[in-house]
Amino acid sequence: MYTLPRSPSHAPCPWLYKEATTHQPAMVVLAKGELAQISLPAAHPPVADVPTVDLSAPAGPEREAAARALVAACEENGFFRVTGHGVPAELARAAEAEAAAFFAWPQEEKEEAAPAVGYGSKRIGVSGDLGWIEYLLLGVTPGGGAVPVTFASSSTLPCAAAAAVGSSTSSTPAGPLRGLLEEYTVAVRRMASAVLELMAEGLGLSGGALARLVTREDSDCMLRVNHYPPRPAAEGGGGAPSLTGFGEHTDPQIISVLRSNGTSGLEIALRGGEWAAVPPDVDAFFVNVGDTLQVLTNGRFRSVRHRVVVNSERSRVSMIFFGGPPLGERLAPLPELLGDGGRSRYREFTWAEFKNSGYRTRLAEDRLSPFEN
Ligand SMILES: O=C(O)CCC(=O)C(=O)O
Ligand SMILES: [Fe+2]
Repeated sequence: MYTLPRSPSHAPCPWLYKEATTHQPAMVVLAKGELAQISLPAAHPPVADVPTVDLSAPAGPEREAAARALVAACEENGFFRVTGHGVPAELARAAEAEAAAFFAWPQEEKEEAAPAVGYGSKRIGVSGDLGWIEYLLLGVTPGGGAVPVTFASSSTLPCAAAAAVGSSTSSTPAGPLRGLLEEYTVAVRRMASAVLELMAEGLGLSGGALARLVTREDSDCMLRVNHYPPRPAAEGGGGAPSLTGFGEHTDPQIISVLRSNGTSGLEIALRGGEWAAVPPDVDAFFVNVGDTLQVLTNGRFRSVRHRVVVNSERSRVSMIFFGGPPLGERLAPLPELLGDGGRSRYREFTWAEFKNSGYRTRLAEDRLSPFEN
């Protein structure tokens, strides 16, 4: 266990044990053409009506109702809010504050630290997707630790790189941020497992196989911390444009568990394709159904398309845990969920195969279609 720093903003800089000496505004450096590429027409999507699932509902009718609400939410939009989650608020806040302190480093120092911390900015994946974003990307090791995922070894979408899983943490100096993110990851992984247990109950699946997919020693999980700086002022006055923070996509894993500070920006695509804004909630977590869960449920659950639009004068910091299965895990619709006709909509594949297949795709592409029967 790691102790929380008394004052995160005055703790030594994470990993590298040095204090940032100069203070520049945190920024994402984009060329003019790149800025034009990520500009979005002003839009004000309606606010999403996000269902809430109380993970602490007591066994009996209340828990059964929570399981039903969870399944209904996964079928409808593939997205819900979790309360009663058991992750200590002070741990989440301290991890977030420590990450924000790192993002406030001068740009050159962050670039220098990039290989040690899994830092990247503006480029998401290897296929040219850009965003008004900087991030830390950490693979979760079998021992529960977190190791940086370098850009070159990460896949197009946030998947833990194979190289990160099981690799040693000894080459990267430890520090307060690293320790806090590890502790946070342990707590959120536990919650992801509890969500999957409740889901299995709602689906009438026996045993803990679904939850075990993300809790095994060799499960391919990861943590991503995203920072979206405030949108830049418009040149020459006038209204500032909205920018793409994280372009539209679905998450490839089983589930993603997201927490963010109080800044808006996350949008989900509803069943009919229209975008809806997710109101921020610092006390709750949001769960996305990922592509793999859509496959396991034979398309009954919907892998939710989502994006982040930057149109605020405030920074957004979000921390997302991605629960993925072991690399060699064979994935196919669960026999219990094949439905009346018994027809499987997807052919069997391994998680490693799926990741490799998605590696060079653009963020917005449908990565499941090559696996449809
Ligand atoms: O930063 C966010 O709020 C969401 C980002 C996201 O969808 C992702 O990292 O997969
Ligand atoms: Fe995502």
